[in-house]
Amino acid sequence: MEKLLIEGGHSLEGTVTISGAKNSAVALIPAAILADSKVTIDNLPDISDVETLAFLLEEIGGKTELDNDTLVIHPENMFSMPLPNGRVKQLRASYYMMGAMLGKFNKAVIGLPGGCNLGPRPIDQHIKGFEALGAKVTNEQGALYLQAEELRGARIYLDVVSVGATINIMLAAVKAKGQTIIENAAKEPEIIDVATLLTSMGANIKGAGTNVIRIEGKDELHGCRHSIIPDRIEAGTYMILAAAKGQAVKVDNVIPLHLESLSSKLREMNVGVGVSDDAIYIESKTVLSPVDVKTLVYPGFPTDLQQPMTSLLTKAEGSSIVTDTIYNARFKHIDELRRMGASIKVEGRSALVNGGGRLQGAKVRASDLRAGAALVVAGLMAEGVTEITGVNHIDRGYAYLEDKLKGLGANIWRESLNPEELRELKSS
Ligand SMILES: CC(=O)N[C@H]1[C@@H](OP(=O)(O)OP(=O)(O)OC[C@H]2O[C@@H](n3ccc(=O)[nH]c3=O)[C@H](O)[C@@H]2O)O[C@H](CO)[C@@H](O)[C@@H]1O
Ligand SMILES: C=C(OP(=O)(O)O)C(=O)O
Repeated sequence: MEKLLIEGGHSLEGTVTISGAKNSAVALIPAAILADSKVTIDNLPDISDVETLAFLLEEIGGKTELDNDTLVIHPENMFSMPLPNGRVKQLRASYYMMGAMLGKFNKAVIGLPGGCNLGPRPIDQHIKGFEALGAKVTNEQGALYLQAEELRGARIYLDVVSVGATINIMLAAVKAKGQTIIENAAKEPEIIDVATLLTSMGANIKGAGTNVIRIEGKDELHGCRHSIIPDRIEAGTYMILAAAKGQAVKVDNVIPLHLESLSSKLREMNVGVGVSDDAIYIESKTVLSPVDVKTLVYPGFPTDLQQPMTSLLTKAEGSSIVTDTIYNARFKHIDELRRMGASIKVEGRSALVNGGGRLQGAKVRASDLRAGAALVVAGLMAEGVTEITGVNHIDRGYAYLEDKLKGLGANIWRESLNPEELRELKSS
């Protein structure tokens, strides 16, 4: 196991190139199961979630070839093998194996997913969708058993706007008989990306990116080639890092429209934000203004940027309120930020950040992916060295983190944990 070390205080300058979107990649890889011939996915991020999913496809008889940022998937010999536990627990998106395997084989046995621990993350809306399509779903010893004689299109109203349920129902429905309508669907850009891949495979999907998605089932889906959209959360994290410590930073290979909620918040804070077709330019200012932030479904402020944004707000001159309406317990980073000297109080779904103080380097632990990103932001701002454990969480979502940050002038490196640190981590 490793830890990340960051010597704070260095200014960031230059260009950082954003990788393909994690939350697209992790749905596109299972989606390839539905094809009857080779699927090639380009612009894949080099993150552990991608490796885990490629491993799961191999478990069910697929062949995968990963070459730099391109993954070739051969689904011809796949079969419906139970995937009870193990790797499926290492990530959230293993739940997409349910929709994809159900859609292809009419049956699947998959352990309940893992992913960031952000409080309860039920999948009742996924199950509601699978059942509406005709599947029988039972939960036995932590694994879901899904089985259908035949999947039939249905009208499904999501009680909660859910990215995962929207995509999972799309995956199960593209080969079902007849029409499926998903109402109150999520509208995140990654949903459009998945619909684009499925459409290239021959699926008939209308309305992805709006709150009503219509799918006409097709008997066969064929192979295709697809390039993943840029990761708006990785891009947003670098925008926040640049606002914290940047002089002039170009965040390259992005879709600026996907980042409007963050860009406008940063402008409110007095950060300079410029935009071109596929890049965002950040120019930080010495004095940042406090702002209130409320996370919402897309196109609102993304919950996945709430934690790094909270770190940035410790630098603003005054009080900011950060409210997470998607995950009300997504505040595990706050205790760690306090260790670094931040003054933050959590009340219910909100964190009150009293900004303006200086952060100090400390030994801290990333409890989840974006908590890790928040600690990297804080470490770059702090005086002295910050040591971050729980790096496995960060590796789920940030490709070439150290290289990208070093390229901007940060002093960041990795070390193995010593035996005492390993013991401490295991007992905590
Ligand atoms: C792999 C992936 O794409 N992960 C993203 C996805 O997670 P994920 O797909 O898990 O998130 P959802 O959009 O489903 O969750 C949104 C809210 O709905 C609730 N809910 C969800 C499903 C359900 O069946 N029942 C239910 O009550 C959740 O607890 C949460 O409060 O969207 C989240 C919200 O943008 C992001 O933080 C995650 O990065
Ligand atoms: C919560 C996240 O990921 P996951 O849903 O994969 O746990 C995230 O990307 O911030």
